Order: sequence, then structure tokens, then C-alpha cells
Amino acid sequence: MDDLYFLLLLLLIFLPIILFFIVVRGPPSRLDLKSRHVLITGGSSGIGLSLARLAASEGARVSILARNQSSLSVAAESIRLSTGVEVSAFSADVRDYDAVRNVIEQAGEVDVLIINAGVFVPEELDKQDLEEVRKMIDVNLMGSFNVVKAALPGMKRRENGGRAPRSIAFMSSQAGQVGIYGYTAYSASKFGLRGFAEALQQEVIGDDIYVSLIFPPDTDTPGLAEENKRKPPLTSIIAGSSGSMTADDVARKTLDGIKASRFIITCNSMGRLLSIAAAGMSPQRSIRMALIEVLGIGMTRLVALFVQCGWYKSIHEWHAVNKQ
Ligand SMILES: NC(=O)C1=CN([C@@H]2O[C@H](COP(=O)(O)OP(=O)(O)OC[C@H]3O[C@@H](n4cnc5c(N)ncnc54)[C@H](OP(=O)(O)O)[C@@H]3O)[C@@H](O)[C@H]2O)C=CC1
Ligand SMILES: CCCCCCCCCCCCCCCC(=O)[C@@H](N)CO
Repeated sequence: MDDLYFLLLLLLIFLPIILFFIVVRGPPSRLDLKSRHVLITGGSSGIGLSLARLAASEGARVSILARNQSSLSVAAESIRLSTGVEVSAFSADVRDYDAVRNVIEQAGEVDVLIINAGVFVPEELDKQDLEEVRKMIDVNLMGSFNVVKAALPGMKRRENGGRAPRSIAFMSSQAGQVGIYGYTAYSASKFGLRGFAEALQQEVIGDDIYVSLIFPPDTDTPGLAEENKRKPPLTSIIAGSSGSMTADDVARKTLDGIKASRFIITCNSMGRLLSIAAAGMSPQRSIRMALIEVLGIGMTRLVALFVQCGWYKSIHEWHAVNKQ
């Protein structure tokens, strides 16, 4: 009888572990960037430029896409000087589907598509122009649809020696995991990318295409310098909770995550906590991360409540000082 209880106890302990290994399958074979075609939107500045330089230095064939022709040329020249690699530069506005389709036609089949072009203008909705709201949604969300839609048929094709796996990666933001004061439109556009990416992953898994979402904190780029000129102080305080990173560090994390086919790619320690608290129903291909999520989700929710409490305290204090 004792033996039976002992067996039952063992089963109770090991069954969840066995089930766990059945539901989390582990990542597919690693994606090697060497001589594969990486197309990066917004590749002429900031994170996109760092990504282009890093991918080129790892032996990828790199194409960059942005609007301004002269910044594209400057970017391509700076990559050539630092790596000796020639990248192809294409001018198009991601809001213009036909223009994007033309670029993809010229650039050729894409192995790794990095959707990074994005705009961000922080302001309280009450003050913000609807035109600016529309621009963020159009570039960050609709623009991403245009690029994926244009590249997908080529990415699914496997003749001409196309190799698996392939990757579609979206540059979101930690403001795409938690809403932040001053970012109503921006957060909405980046949260939108998450729904897009989760649904898309189900649609393209059969073609061995792996989808990723990258969640950087504030990152030192020309875009951030521009943004800082008009950031509401509360936005700086709240977004400051996660510190800041260099574009090169974000690019490194991004490419490492893409090579390991991670769905959620985090960039710093706050980002890792945030991603556990916000895991939701996202796919998880890393057995280690799945375990950490299962064990850590309750505690990180508690930490998240404390952090929120601190943010609301700052907001109330701000109102108390600025509204007499
Ligand atoms: N910097 C930060 O703090 C953070 C940034 N991110 C995200 O990372 C991405 C890159 O940001 P960052 O490097 O700071 O940006 P930058 O402003 O430094 O660069 C933006 C790039 O996107 C291009 N771009 C902008 N609008 C369009 C458009 N309509 N069509 C095509 N290309 C366009 C720009 O070129 P051009 O203007 O010539 O078109 C440029 O190459 C964005 O999606 C941003 O939301 C996420 C978290 C933090
Ligand atoms: C479990 C609890 C964890 C708590 C930590 C949460 C910290 C979140 C801070 C969010 C920072 C958002 C920065 C947005 C940067 C950005 O996208 C703009 N610069 C525009 O580009």
C-alpha cells in the first residue's frame, strides 16, 4: 500500500513536468545569417542602422529601406567603411504599398524581414493633433502590414534553393507591453503589432517562418533625441523606470533572438520581468523561458502592481503641483 502511495506521489510530481516538455517543444534549428538576405525597414538611422551594420558584419546580404535617399546613402557608406560590406539601399515610404512592393521586387526574396521603421511623438491625447495620431498608426501598424504583405509570397517560396527557417521580426517597444502616459497612439500602434504577430505566427508556421517581437526600452538614437525635445515630464519619469540602452546593444539582442527563433525578444532586465508579467498567450519556444514564466508569473504580477502604484503616485504628485 505504501508503495502505491509512493508511486502516486511520483506521478503527481513528474506528470506536470512531462506534460510541460510535451507542450513546449523547444526552438527549431538555429537561423544562420551567413549569406542570407536580411531586409531592414528604417535601416538608415538608429536601431535599424545598427542592425544593418551588425547583420552585414555577420556575412548577411543586407537591404535597407527608408524614405530619405541621402540618409540612406550616408548609412550605406558608413556601413561600407566600418565593415567593408556593400548594402543595398532602397527609398520608399512604408505607407505606400506599391512603392514597398517595388522595392521587394528589386531586392529579391527575403530570408529575414525586420520591420523596424517607426515614428513616435509623445503627447497627452488631449493636446495631440489627430493627424499625429493617424501618422503613428499609419506608419507603425499599417506600414508593417504593407511590408509583410509585400514580402510574404517570396518568403513562402522555396524554389531557387531557399533555406529554412526564415524570420519576420517586428520592432515593438516596452510601450507595446504596457501603456505609458503620453503614448496613447504610440502604445496602441505597438500593442497592435502584438496581435498582428501572434496571429501571423499561426499562419506562417507551416512554411517554417518564425515570427519575433522585440521590446526595447528607451534607446539612444536620433529618433529618441528628437522625441526628447517634446516629451511630457511624466512620460520621461514613467518610461525612465526601464533605463536606456544603446542602439548597438538592442541590435545585438535582436539578432541573437532572431537566430534562436524567439517569439518574444527582451533587451534588458526590466524588459525580462515585464515580458514574464505580460506573457499572455504568446507562443513560447524556449523550455527555460517557459519554466521561468510558469514559476515567476505570480510574483512578477505583484512587482508590476507596485511599479504601477509608483507611477500613479508620480501622476498624482504632478497634478498636485501643476494644477493650482
Ligand atoms: N529609440 C527608442 O527609444 C525606441 C525605439 N523603438 C522602435 O524602434 C524603431 C526604430 O527607432 P529609432 O531607431 O529610434 O528611430 P529613428 O527615428 O532613429 O529612425 C527611424 C527610421 O525609420 C525610417 N522611417 C520613418 N518613417 C518611415 C516611413 N514612413 N517609411 C519608411 N521608413 C521610415 C527613417 O528614415 P526616413 O525618415 O528617411 O524614412 C529611419 O531610417 C521604431 O519602430 C521605434 O518605435 C522601440 C523602443 C525604443
Ligand atoms: C514586472 C514589472 C516590471 C516593471 C518594469 C516596467 C518598466 C516599463 C517601462 C516602459 C518603458 C517604455 C519605453 C518606451 C520607449 C519607446 O518606445 C520610446 N522611446 C519611443 O521610441
